Amino acid sequence: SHGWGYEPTNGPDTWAADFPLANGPRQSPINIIPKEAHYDPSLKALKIRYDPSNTKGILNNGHSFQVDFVDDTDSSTLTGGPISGVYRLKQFHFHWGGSDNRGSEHTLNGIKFPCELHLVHWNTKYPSFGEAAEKPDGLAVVGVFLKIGAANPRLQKVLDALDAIKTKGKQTTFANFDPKTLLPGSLDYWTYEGSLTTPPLLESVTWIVLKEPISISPAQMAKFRSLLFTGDGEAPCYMVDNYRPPQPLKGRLVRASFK
Ligand SMILES: CN[C@@H]1CN(c2cccc(OC)c2)S(=O)(=O)c2sc(S(N)(=O)=O)cc21
Ligand SMILES: [Zn+2]
Repeated sequence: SHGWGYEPTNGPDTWAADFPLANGPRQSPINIIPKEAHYDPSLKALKIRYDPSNTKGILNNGHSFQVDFVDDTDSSTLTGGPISGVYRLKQFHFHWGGSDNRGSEHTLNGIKFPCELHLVHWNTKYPSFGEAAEKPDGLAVVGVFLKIGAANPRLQKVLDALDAIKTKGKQTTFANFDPKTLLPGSLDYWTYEGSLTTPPLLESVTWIVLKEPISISPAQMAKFRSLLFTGDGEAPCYMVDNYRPPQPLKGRLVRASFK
């Protein structure tokens, strides 16, 4: 089991050995305690503009699955909110549990959701994603909680593509998807300075976690859980519990865009 993952032998508690940032001052995710968040009236509204024609493909990367976007122009961007400048959408992916009582990375008053969506953006003041990922203001990730409820029709196109990317390394064409359809009605958010929640755990992420969850049905959750961490020809291991638990706040402020 070489390489980092989410099993006992290579999971979050082992990452510090190869990625010392794991014990850094601004690690993610965190437990969000709404009563301890500070309402900041100077926070702007999020401005999210995505162009579905930028959708490039869908990939099982062995840790999650991600939908990648063409990011060579400012056609799918995040602006406003706690960030300054223009951040381009690179990809979105999810984290989920082996059962409905766990799976999210951020928690609310210690409560885990069954799933969490991450939309990854990079600051165009830097020449590339890779460069931005190394800078303290390089990335902005919008996090959306998913809670068990009615089937979410907005997820169906993504779910229908999963049969083609069951194993690690598989990718398939995926076009004309508007990730804006995955967002809840309210764009109220909490924000704090954090990191990637996977190795290399770079402390370059402005986190923007939406207050309102979106729904996912048990059958749709089962579809996520049918993916494999493992590649073709390897002993199959279901892709579940691909989440890092909350990390120490270490004095950081969590701000709220709403009262
Ligand atoms: C495997 N890690 C994901 C893929 N990426 C990645 C790949 C290579 C290098 C790299 O950093 C230089 C990042 S990524 O930046 O798109 C992100 S963001 C993110 S999360 N959970 O914090 O939102 C997980 C991943
Ligand atoms: Zn993530």
